[in-house]
Amino acid sequence: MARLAVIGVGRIGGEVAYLAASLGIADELVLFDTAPDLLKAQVLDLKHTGLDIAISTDKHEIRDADLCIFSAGMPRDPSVKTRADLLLANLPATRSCAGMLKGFEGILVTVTNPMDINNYTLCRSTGIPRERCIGFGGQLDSSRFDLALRQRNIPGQPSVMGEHGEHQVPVFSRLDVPVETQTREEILRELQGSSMDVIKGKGGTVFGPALHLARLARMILKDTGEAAICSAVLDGEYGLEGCSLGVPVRVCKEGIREIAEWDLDAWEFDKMADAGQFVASLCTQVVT
Ligand SMILES: NC(=O)C1=CN([C@@H]2O[C@H](COP(=O)(O)OP(=O)(O)OC[C@H]3O[C@@H](n4cnc5c(N)ncnc54)[C@H](O)[C@@H]3O)[C@@H](O)[C@H]2O)C=CC1
Ligand SMILES: O=C([O-])CC(=O)C(=O)O
Repeated sequence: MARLAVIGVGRIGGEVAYLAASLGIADELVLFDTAPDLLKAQVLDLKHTGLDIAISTDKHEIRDADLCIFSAGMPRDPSVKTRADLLLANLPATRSCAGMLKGFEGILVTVTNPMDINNYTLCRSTGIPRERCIGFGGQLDSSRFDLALRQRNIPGQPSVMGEHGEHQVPVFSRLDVPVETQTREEILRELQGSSMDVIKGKGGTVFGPALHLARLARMILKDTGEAAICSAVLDGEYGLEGCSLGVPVRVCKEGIREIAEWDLDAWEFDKMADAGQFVASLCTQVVT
C-alpha cells in the first residue's frame, strides 16, 4: 500500500493527486489545504472518478505517508518576475509544512517556489535527512530544454541542472554535437521565459509539472531507482554547500540514492557556481 500526502491541493497539487490515483501510483491519498471549500471540492471531484482510492483529509495522517508533496502557497502571476520573488510570500506556507512534518519518516518532495530554497529550508528546519528531501523541477526544465533543442534539430539527451529559476544550467556538453556560446545563451533565455508564456496564457503551468511529478512519485513509491534531475541539498558535490540545486540523481523508495558528479565544461561550471551562490545567499536569509 502506498500512501501519498499532498499539502496544497490547488492547480498542481490537485492534478498530481488525480494522476497518482488514476495511474495507480498511490493507493491512499491524504489531502490538505487551508481553503476548506477547495479541499472539499477536490475530494468530491476525485470521488466522482469512481477510482478505488481511499482519501483522508486528516492532516495528522500526513506524518504517516510514504511520500508527501508540498505544493502549497502562491504561484506566480505575470507581475511576479522570478520564482525567487515568491520567497517571502511563501515562507508562512513552508513553515506550516515544516510543522506538519515533525517526525515524518517518508520522502518529502517540494514543489512550491522558490523550490530549491524551500527544499533546503524544509530539510534544515524539519531535520529530515537530505536524502529524503527532493526538490521537483529538473525533469520539467529538462523537458523544456528538449523542446528547444528539437526545434533547432540539436540531437542529444537534455538535462537542466542548477536553480529551478533564472539560474538554471542547461547541460550542453553532454549533447551529441557541440553548441556554441551564442546559441547556448539564446536557448537559456528562452528557457528562463518558457513557464511565464504558459502563465500569461492560462494562469499557471499544470500539465508539464503534474505529469513529471507523477513520474517522480512513481520512481519513489515503486522504488524504480531511475535517474532524473532533482534538487538535492548539497554537501560538497559540485564544490557547493549551503543550498539545494538541480543535480543528476537516482531516486528510489529511500529517496535520493546517489548524486552523480558530471564533468561540466567551463560555461556550465561557471553557471552552476553562480546558481550555488545565488541560492545559498537566499537560504542563509531564511534558515536561522
Ligand atoms: N517546482 C515546479 O516545477 C513548479 C512549482 N510551482 C509552484 O507550486 C506552487 C503551487 O502552484 P499552484 O498549484 O499553481 O497554485 P494554486 O494557487 O493553484 O494552489 C496553491 C494551494 O495552496 C493552498 N495553500 C496556501 N497556503 C497553504 C498552507 N499554509 N497550507 C496548505 N495549503 C495552503 C492554497 O489554498 C491553494 O489551494 C506555487 O508556488 C508555484 O509557483 C508550480 C509549477 C511548477
Ligand atoms: O514558473 C513558474 O512560476 C511555475 C514553475 O515553476 C514552472 O512551471 O516551472
